[in-house]
Amino acid sequence: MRTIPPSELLVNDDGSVYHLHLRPEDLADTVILVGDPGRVAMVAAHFDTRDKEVSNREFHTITGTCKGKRLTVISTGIGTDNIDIVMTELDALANIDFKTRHIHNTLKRLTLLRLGTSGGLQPDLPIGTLVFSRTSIGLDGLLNFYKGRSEVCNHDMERRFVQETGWDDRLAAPYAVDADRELFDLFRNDTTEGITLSAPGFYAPQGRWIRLEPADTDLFNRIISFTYEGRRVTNCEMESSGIAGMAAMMGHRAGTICTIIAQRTSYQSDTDYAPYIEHMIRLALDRLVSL
Ligand SMILES: O=P(O)(O)O[C@H]1O[C@H](CO)[C@@H](O)[C@H]1O
Ligand SMILES: O=c1cc[nH]c(=O)[nH]1
Repeated sequence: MRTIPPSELLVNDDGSVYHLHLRPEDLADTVILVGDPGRVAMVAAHFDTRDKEVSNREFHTITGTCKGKRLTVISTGIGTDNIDIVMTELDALANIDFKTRHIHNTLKRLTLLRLGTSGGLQPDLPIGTLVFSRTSIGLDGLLNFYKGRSEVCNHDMERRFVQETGWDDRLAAPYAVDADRELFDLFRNDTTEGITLSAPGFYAPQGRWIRLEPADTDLFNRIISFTYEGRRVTNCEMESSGIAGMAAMMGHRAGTICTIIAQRTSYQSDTDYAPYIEHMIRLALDRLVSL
């Protein structure tokens, strides 16, 4: 049996995992992931009890109960580099014995739902729309570092995306991965289903031009025109592909719902979006407590 060395899985002196500062008993089986540390309190405001609250760097966590269901809400910060850390450490908390450093014989399956913000890429998706990322296309390359990547990705969709967008081979190879089907079904009547791009940046990687011009100013027009089996690219954010992909490889169920807060085709945005987020949180909690 493989013993995972201390240099690979770092455990703090208090028995907590390196970045998240959580011990195995601090984690619920159902986890809400948010990018913004400030959003953790918005979710936890709906909890009836709280048994753990901890912060380290951008990772702020509260575990408690909501209508009798034990839940954890955690902030990931921005980007799939953080998702690599959060997903690996959440899985370690669930599935590794920190004393023996062995993987448990019976693996736990976590339920992971990201509640985020995103930019809308189609004119009929106004600010405030809730999009469920039925498929995410990662432009960040994270999954390509993992051996299990091929088993969880849609290669046909990846090939078509690369071909039809004229993808520059100096960029990371895009990976296409589905959210968990059961979670998609749980939210399909209350959200717009989408293909979501996860970009490795907010500006040029999402086609924005402030002072530095993107290398290919037409790329996002070609992305917006891309369709796969009648489905189109709906929105752009920075984490859903890593969450869906790592969860699929690890045997967890995961999905992402994002509120659109910037409309890229009409050039509008709303930075005062808390009421939309509150609506998304209430919807998510209502469905998750019934699981
Ligand atoms: O609002 P969050 O959940 O952070 O999500 C989106 O907002 C951030 C960029 O502003 C990125 O993390 C992006 O994915
Ligand atoms: O356009 C947007 C809005 C929020 N988050 C993103 O990543 N992109």
